[in-house]
Amino acid sequence: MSSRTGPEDTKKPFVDKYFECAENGNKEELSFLLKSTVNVDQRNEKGWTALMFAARHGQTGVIETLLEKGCDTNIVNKTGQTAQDIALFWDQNLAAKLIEAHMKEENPDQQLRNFFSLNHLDRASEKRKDKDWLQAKISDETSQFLLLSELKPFVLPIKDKTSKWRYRLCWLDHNKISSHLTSDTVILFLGIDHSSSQSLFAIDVSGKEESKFKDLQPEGSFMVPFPGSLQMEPSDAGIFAEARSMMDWLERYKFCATCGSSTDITEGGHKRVCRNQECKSNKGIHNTAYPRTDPSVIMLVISADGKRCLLGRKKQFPAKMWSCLAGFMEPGESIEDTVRREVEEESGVKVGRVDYHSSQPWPFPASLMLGTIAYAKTEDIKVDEDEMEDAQWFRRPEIVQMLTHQHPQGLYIPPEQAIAHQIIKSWVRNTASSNL
Ligand SMILES: NC(=O)C1=CN([C@@H]2O[C@H](COP(=O)(O)OP(=O)(O)OC[C@H]3O[C@@H](n4cnc5c(N)ncnc54)[C@H](O)[C@@H]3O)[C@@H](O)[C@H]2O)C=CC1
Ligand SMILES: [Mg+2]
Ligand SMILES: [Mg+2]
Ligand SMILES: [Mg+2]
Ligand SMILES: [Zn+2]
Repeated sequence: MSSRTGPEDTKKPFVDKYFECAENGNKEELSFLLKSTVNVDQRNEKGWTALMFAARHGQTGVIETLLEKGCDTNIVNKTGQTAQDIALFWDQNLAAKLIEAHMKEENPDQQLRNFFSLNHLDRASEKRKDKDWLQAKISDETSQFLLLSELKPFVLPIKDKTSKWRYRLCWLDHNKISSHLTSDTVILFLGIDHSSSQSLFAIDVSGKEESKFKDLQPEGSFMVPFPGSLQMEPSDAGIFAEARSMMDWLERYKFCATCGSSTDITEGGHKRVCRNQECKSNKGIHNTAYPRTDPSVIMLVISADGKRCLLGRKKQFPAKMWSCLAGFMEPGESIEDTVRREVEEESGVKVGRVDYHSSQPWPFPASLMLGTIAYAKTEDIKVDEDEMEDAQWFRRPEIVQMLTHQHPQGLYIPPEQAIAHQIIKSWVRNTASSNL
């Protein structure tokens, strides 16, 4: 009955057509479908995207169009292959080269760039000590300001229905915000955007009526950062991470950790100085005057036979979500030893070799996640019931189901914005041809 037809059903013929166009090289119709109905990274039941179909059939024109539309070249299908893997497998060398060139252009260092780690600003730390320069930039008409109220960033909605992101940061110029600046407003210098030659700042407007700021930008709103920031345009996520972690520190460390006196903000918000001239923190360099970061490890533990990986559920996780084990580093501890200690504490499994994967700032409030792959020496699991609800070994095919939201019991792993997802995806990719 037509009344039972949901939006997904009505979309299906368009999606089928979209994949057909990718396969046959029908660029015009594909572009039309992208404008009107389908999402560029739409997948079929096998996890294939249009880019994969185009790669399989060497449709270079379509590949160019999809790349221009911002398709994600990192997506893996249910057998763990990317579009580039598919192109190489089917000897579509021109297609593979095109995709590779695009990936290099997007990321010249060929390094995995996790969500919250994409920050293109030049932090220009040498300018922070130059009070005159900072003052001139604060009143410069080209400078741009991000408002934060109780650590919530002022954002604009993304209206493009085909975008998978929902928010972007709302930047306001000096004229708009000058009436909100008082002598005690916390102003943080974020850095310089060399593409526009603008200096970027964040200002704290906590305690002011949030609705007042609608006058500055009627479509703007203060976004609750978690999970909202995971839906933020990725190129804004790193700037948000810097702004939120820094504002959080500025707000929490008003008093000197050494003597308890009040502190003053200096260096564009990147240092707090104790007002007590006699304080030890004013003699020599003291880390209490500088912003804090809490390093944490996060690890995918692989079984000794290489066929399974260890995932856990913290008590606070949403039902059915499983993730990598993680834990805070302790002072004087190496990354490798933190991984070994946390895995043993949380699961009872003993770990040998530890390889670094990638890192991710996690601005809640100021963690730095150090992602690793760890190799188990033992198998028996004994869960730390204080922290964890459960920990289990999973075979690769089940992990692929969890990665692609096809698990029969609905189990899943964190979304692509989380480093846990990227580490798990790397393992799936790197074992794609090993028949596990
Ligand atoms: N467990 C996971 O799957 C994931 C964890 N994370 C993040 O990893 C970080 C560490 O993971 P957890 O498993 O929570 O650590 P954890 O395994 O070390 O246990 C958390 C406990 O460590 C203690 N702790 C020690 N240093 C701390 C500090 N600087 N800040 C807060 N608590 C501290 C507290 O008692 C806290 O309850 C957190 O920021 C978390 O948000 C991020 C993604 C996934
Ligand atoms: Mg933990
Ligand atoms: Mg722990
Ligand atoms: Mg711990
Ligand atoms: Zn002090």
